[in-house]
Amino acid sequence: MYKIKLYNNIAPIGINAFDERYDVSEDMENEDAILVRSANLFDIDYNPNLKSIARAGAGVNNIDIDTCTKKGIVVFNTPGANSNAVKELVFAGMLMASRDIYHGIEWAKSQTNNENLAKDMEKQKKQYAGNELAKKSLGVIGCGAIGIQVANLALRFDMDVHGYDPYMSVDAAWNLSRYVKHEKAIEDIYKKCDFITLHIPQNDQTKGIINKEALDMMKNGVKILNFARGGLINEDDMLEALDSGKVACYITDFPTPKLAGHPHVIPIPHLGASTSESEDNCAVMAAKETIHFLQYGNIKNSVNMPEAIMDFNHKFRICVIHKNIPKMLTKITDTLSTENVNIENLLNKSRKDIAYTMLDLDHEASDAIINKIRQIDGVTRVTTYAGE
Ligand SMILES: NC(=O)C1=CN([C@@H]2O[C@H](COP(=O)(O)OP(=O)(O)OC[C@H]3O[C@@H](n4cnc5c(N)ncnc54)[C@H](O)[C@@H]3O)[C@@H](O)[C@H]2O)C=CC1
Ligand SMILES: O=C(O)CCC(=O)C(=O)O
Repeated sequence: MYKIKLYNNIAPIGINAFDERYDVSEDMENEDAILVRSANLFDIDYNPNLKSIARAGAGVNNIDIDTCTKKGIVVFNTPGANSNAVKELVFAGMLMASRDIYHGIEWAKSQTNNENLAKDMEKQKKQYAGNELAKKSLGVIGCGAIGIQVANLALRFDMDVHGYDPYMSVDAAWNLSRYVKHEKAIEDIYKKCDFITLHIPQNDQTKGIINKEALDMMKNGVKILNFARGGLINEDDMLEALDSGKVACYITDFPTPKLAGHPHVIPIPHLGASTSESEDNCAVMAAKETIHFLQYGNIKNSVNMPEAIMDFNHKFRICVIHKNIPKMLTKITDTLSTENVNIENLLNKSRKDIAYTMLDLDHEASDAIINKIRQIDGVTRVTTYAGE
């Protein structure tokens, strides 16, 4: 029986993907795998049996990736599974930033006892007049699953769209409209755009990227949307820019006590991915990644291990996570050859310092030989799988 521990609400359709071979619960101990959304996993005790963590979502800054990699724990996320939900909310945010719908609604809701509402609102509405999105410039920082969708849709709103992403994959580039202007320097986004929207991960390189230096380069009255992560913004610098009017509006899915109450902040309580469609997509993808890994050792959509997928139609499989250094394959296969085991299929993939080797055998290898592989210098983890 595989044991799955849940953190956060994982959509039932994902949990139902686990069949009778799985025990799934929030109180699980000695779990083989974790399914999580935004819960902070930095302080968990890693039980030695833990093999994978699947983030039902995109951002993995709630998971200690370095520790997982050192321990041979495969971390997955669900690329693109919630991008449509975020894109739609970004446009809600952009519309709220350009038309003062937010304060207009607040006023209208306070008028329940006003018999003259029809007349009064015609006087009041000038307070909430705004601008159209058409012809305004939008800078998209990070053209991945979400950024691409935001950029492409903005063109349909007749916006002048600029994209910045020095690490964009070729696959992603195919999906981005050729009418999006390619900016090679982030400073050009800062200088040229009326709206700037962030769609990058939070990591050591991007933490506090929107700071005083960046804000000073921006147009007066710029509107900034942050549906990526709170830590991308230097809070004090943003507060100063909001007070001075440099930033006319900050729309954030990650409000903090310091910024939430500011009159020019539209705070949203991390609702970007909170649609039933996106929760279902993420849960199903996370569950499938976990199942394919626990049952067959296949790795797809990992953020710390190479992609490695091999059909499993032999008697026995050994998967080895090891350092990406010379002679590892020789040492593993030499060890197996001492028992006269035939390797029917082999896949070796690497990602930075880590490598993953899958070996399909014509018969089961003994515990003694598996333990010998475990003892090879540079081997982090060895997992065995019996053919079905
Ligand atoms: N508000 C919410 O509920 C949600 C928030 N997110 C956040 O949005 C982020 C982006 O999500 P996706 O688009 O799905 O991820 P993604 O991985 O598809 O795209 C991220 C893009 O950012 C680019 N990038 C990385 N560092 C960069 C840098 N320094 N400058 C410019 N570009 C850079 C990458 O090359 C990649 O194309 C996630 O990491 C997560 O933090 C994601 C989903 C839901
Ligand atoms: O699970 C959620 O609601 C949060 C989604 C998110 O922030 C992400 O996918 O990065």
